[in-house]
Amino acid sequence: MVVLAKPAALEQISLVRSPSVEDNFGAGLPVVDLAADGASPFGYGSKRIGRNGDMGWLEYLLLAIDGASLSRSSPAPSSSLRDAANEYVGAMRGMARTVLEMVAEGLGVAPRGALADMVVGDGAASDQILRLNHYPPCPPLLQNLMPNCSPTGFGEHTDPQLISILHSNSTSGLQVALHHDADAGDHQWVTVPPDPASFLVIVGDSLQVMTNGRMRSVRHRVVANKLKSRVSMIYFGGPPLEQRIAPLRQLLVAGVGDGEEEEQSRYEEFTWGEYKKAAYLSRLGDNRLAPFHRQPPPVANPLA
Ligand SMILES: O=C(O)CCC(=O)C(=O)O
Ligand SMILES: [Fe+2]
Repeated sequence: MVVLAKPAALEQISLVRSPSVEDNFGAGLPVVDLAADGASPFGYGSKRIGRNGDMGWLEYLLLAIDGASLSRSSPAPSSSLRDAANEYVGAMRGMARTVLEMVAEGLGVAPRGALADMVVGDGAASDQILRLNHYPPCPPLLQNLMPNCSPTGFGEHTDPQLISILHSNSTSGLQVALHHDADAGDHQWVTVPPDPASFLVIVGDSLQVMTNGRMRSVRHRVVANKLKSRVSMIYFGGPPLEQRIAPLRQLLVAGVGDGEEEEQSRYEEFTWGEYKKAAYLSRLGDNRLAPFHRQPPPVANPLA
């Protein structure tokens, strides 16, 4: 996870300047019917996260992006929010390109656009989402009185895409797990200081695989604030559904001399579409990459 200072140009963007999107929640939007099989996940949702019983103390708008702007079929509460979201999406696409190009460059992968083009390439039918979350305060006194008012704003999880870019108001709540060992379950949670002057870049599961584990997707969660509302906006950058998710070839062969073995992939191959489908069927906190981890090769028996 990396924190980026807000580039001056972004200060003019209306959603960034006044993230008081609370007013827009709920009004006039179709409510996501998570119970219906095959129903669109886009629209307004409250408390239920995903289809498999996860609950959080929040309401949200999940908006589909098609190319460089909100998908025409994606509901938006008002035309002004649609315009503001489109402006925001344009800025996030630019930031996603910059960050993914820097990642490729830092790893010695050419061309620089190898990762960025999957998400924001011209004409790429990539899978992008904009999510606006609103966490009302949850005072301890109410915790047992109001249904679902609980310290869990958004349960722990990793983001499945390549990259997520998060912006929030000045209310704390986001925490990340340090030294995460999914199997041991021994997380040490650290609060991310809220800073409306920054963007937070979160590495997703797909980027972990594409870098063969050099970058790790970070487990994170939101704890509801006792006194203040938290508003966050997250741009999720995923590749086209048919994109093969596997370590970049150049990383596996980098530095391998004649006769030397190249680095092995740590993961079974899958497409983004397959991973997304598996993610929809899982619980929020599941280690979704676990089924795709390759077993380490058996150690040769010296006595054989
Ligand atoms: O609202 C936040 O601060 C984080 C939410 C989150 O992790 C997500 O929507 O994937
Ligand atoms: Fe997340």
